[in-house]
Amino acid sequence: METKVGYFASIEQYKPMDALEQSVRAEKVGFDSIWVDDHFHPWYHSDAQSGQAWAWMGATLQATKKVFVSTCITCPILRYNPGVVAQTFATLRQMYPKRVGVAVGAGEALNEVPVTGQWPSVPERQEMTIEAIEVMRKLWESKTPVTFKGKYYTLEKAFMYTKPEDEVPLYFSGMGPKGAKLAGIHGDHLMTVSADTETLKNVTIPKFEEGAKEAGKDPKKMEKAMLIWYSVDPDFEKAVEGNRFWAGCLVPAMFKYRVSDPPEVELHANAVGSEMIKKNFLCATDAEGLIHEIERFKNAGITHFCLGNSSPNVNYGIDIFKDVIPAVKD
Ligand SMILES: C[C@H](OP(=O)(O)OC[C@@H](O)[C@@H](O)[C@@H](O)CN1c2cc(O)ccc2Cc2c1[nH]c(=O)[nH]c2=O)C(=O)N[C@@H](CCC(=O)N[C@@H](CCC(=O)O)C(=O)O)C(=O)O
Ligand SMILES: CCCCCC(=O)CC
Repeated sequence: METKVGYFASIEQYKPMDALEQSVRAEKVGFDSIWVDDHFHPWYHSDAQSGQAWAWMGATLQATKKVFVSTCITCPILRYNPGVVAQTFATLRQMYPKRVGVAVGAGEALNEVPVTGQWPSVPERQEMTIEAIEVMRKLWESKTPVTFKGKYYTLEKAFMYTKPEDEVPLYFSGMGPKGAKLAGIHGDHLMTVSADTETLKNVTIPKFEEGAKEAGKDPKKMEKAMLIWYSVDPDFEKAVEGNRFWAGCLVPAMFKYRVSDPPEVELHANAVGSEMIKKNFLCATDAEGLIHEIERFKNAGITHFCLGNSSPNVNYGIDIFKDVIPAVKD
């Protein structure tokens, strides 16, 4: 499968219009895709943003010419109703044929707790995600009104009038082994996030492939996409610190407990050692360094990179990919 290089334009790290301008620049440099975080609260507090992803996607699809655009990722189970998620992405894909995707996953307390007060266990949220996908696909596929009574969601003679020519490709996020297997069973493609290469090679991707095979799909035809942050600067330590905004994601407690307060996440993020940042994110001083880092993850089985730019000089962090993209494409 060909390697794809995508740009993750964060609207919690940057103002929405700045992220849009980065995306226009990234398309000109040759990135294959644009990915956007779908958040209510951000992963950091100081100087953070939290734009609404779907509103941003509409503007970015219009401002770019041909690049594929998807969320990375949308949680379709609590603050969003899955029927409305299905409608949003069907509308965007009808307006911009072949250019729109959606990635889904079981959510984060940061986004669901502040506006719903709810935070079910991981297994329950995974079960809800699977049922949400069932609802979305019924609405996308059905030629007649749908009535459905599930454990979590109900459809009552619901019909989607605005449909794209073909179905919206659905990336399913799996971070743990069970999540990865569910991604293989229920997703069109895998989405995962910064992990060490051993875990990707020995757990995440095999579990995803196992799930896909069980569901009668050919995993070779399915993308293995991963969100990973990078920071490039001639001063290596400056590059490492550039990734600090996302260090809260490296603290497992952020996923296990009901943490929804960005100042609290920031405290944890600031306590993460620079060695952890170097190990889990891409830190480089030049194009060669980035190529080396991307190759490491290609060898672990990643086929589609969603690269979050945390470089101190953001435009330099985009333009350097003129040299990186041709080198990492097969
Ligand atoms: C927590 C793990 O669950 P999993 O289903 O594998 O992954 C969850 C993630 O997909 C979501 O949190 C996702 O919403 C996060 N996310 C995101 C993910 C991604 O891959 C790329 C980009 C993004 C950006 C983004 C996200 N979310 C948003 O809302 N918005 C965004 O923009 C996990 O570890 N699962 C394990 C099982 C864990 C478990 O059940 N633990 C139990 C205890 C188990 C025991 O005692 O043995 C517990 O914690 O209670 C697994 O194997 O699946
Ligand atoms: C371990 C990181 C999970 C995803 C974090 C996130 O929401 C990034 C936008």
